[in-house]
Amino acid sequence: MNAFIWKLAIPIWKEVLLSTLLNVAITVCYLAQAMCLANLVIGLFFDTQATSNTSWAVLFLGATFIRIIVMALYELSALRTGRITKTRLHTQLIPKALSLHNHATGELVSTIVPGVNALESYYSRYIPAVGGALFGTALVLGVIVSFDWLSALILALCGIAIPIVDRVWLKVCRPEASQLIKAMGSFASAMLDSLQGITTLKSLNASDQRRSLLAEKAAILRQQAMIILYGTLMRNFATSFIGLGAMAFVIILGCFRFQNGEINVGALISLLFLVREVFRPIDKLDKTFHTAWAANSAAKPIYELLSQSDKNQPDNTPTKNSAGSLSPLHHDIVFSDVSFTWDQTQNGEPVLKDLNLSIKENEFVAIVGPSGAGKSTLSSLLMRFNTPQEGKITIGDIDLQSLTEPDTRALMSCVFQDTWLFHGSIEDNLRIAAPNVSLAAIHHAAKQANIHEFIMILPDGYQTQIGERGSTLSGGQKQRLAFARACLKNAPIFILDEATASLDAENESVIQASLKTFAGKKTLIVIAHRLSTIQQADRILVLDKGRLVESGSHNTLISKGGLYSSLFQQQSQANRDDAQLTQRTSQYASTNP
Ligand SMILES: Nc1ncnc2c1ncn2[C@@H]1O[C@H](COP(=O)(O)OP(=O)(O)OP(=O)(O)O)[C@@H](O)[C@H]1O
Repeated sequence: MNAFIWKLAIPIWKEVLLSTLLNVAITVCYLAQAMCLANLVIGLFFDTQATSNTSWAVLFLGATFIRIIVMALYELSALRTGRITKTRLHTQLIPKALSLHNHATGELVSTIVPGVNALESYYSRYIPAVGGALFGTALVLGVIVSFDWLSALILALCGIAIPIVDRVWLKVCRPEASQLIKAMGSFASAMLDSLQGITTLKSLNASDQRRSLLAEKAAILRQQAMIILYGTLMRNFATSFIGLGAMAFVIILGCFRFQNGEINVGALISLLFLVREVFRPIDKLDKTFHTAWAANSAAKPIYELLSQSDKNQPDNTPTKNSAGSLSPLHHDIVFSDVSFTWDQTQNGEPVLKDLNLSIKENEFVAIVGPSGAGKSTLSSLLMRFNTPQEGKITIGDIDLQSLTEPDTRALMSCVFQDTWLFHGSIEDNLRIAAPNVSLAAIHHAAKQANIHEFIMILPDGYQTQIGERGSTLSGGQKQRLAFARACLKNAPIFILDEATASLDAENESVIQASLKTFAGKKTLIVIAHRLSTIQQADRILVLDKGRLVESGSHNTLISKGGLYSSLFQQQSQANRDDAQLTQRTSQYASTNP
């Protein structure tokens, strides 16, 4: 058992202990039944006192009745232990998983779902079975010792041999089981990735290529599964051989010893009835054994998942005021000497380097720069999806590390280029941002995003189901819904990261007009490639290779003739080329009808 399994068991020790005691009690009932039957048979054949036989028969029935009740109580207790375990683990794991941004979804799902199930069975079934096997078997052996020490000794040795076989099996198979879980995760992740990207695969004619990759991963999974299956079969064979062999041997030996007068008929009959009870708890342990290795194998990735998110995420303990929640008095944003490196990328090169910048409350700031300059990384640090390794970010003079993640995000409304819409109605998707707002507020936000009229002509209006990931909507419609959702959140800081990239000119100008209504009321941070869209910003911050290289209004930066100016010239030239091309195409179309 590894340390992580113990650590997780601490809060549920009472439930596990109760299940274990009830499991031992079941063995005690079986033992009582066997002893009553043995005495009844001895009485029937060798004792003439009918009253004593009736007493054994009544005791047998009583033990049976109690066993039925204890078994039901054990089931209830095991189910309760399992439910509590599952709830606790899900409560810890799901928020952690939701806070991760660099993990393959399939891998997360395949770590959490079977991992939690394995741990649930471990605490609710395996540990009680271990207790039952240790104490229950010892009890039965203790009774057998009282009339036949030799049989008890042989049975004890064989009983000990079974867990030894299990240990050996675990030692051999545990690394293989970890490989199996890894192979499952890798296959599930590739499968989910392929299903989610099926349109892209088809459009690139890359389905065959992907199929080969999936087949390769499935083959590795099959190979790992077969290794485990083979190992498990060998183990089952060895344990059955020891258990059944020991019972047969002790009974045959007992018969011969009775024949030779070494034991009496009472001992032989008792042995016949009790020998099975030695192995019953061990059999039960055997049946739950697979959960032991599954839990042992699952504990490591779950532990890594928990500790990885702890490592990447900031300490969530805020310094709270007397009201219990920390809230900045103003919303000036300051980056001081911020450096950030993404794991395993850029060969350890920081994406942001000693970045210093400040954004005043209610200022409209645009962040521009060449691709890969670190613009989106900057917004991800502000949103606390990631934490800078050096330097600090403050809002209203409060270090973001002192705020809880929900408190930080309550300050911001964000629209990203990639919009995620959930399966459900349009209204459901909008209400995610603000569950309790009125319908009028929802309509107002949709109007700000220029999507209200489109929604109203749909047959079910705001109740229209939009399919998985908004599959029934166009890219621009999804983007406008995302904008409406962000408006609805009504946070003091509004971040748009390439949010208007998939909008046509008309929709973009409506969104620009909406943004203008925020002027002086909200802090606006707009990350954009299309420089024509951010010219009205109060200030443009130009990033290059993770550093702030220029800052100023559009006109100031153009007259400066630096990086912004050359980016702007390049885009203006590209726009002119596009316009000429469009003009020539329409001329050609009109002369060649
Ligand atoms: N989640 C991530 N994991 C690892 N590396 C990342 C991640 N996101 C970005 N990077 C890397 O960080 C660098 C900066 O990326 P970022 O997205 O911040 O740039 P950007 O200026 O927004 O670029 P673009 O204008 O093309 O969107 C890039 O080299 C990119 O490869």
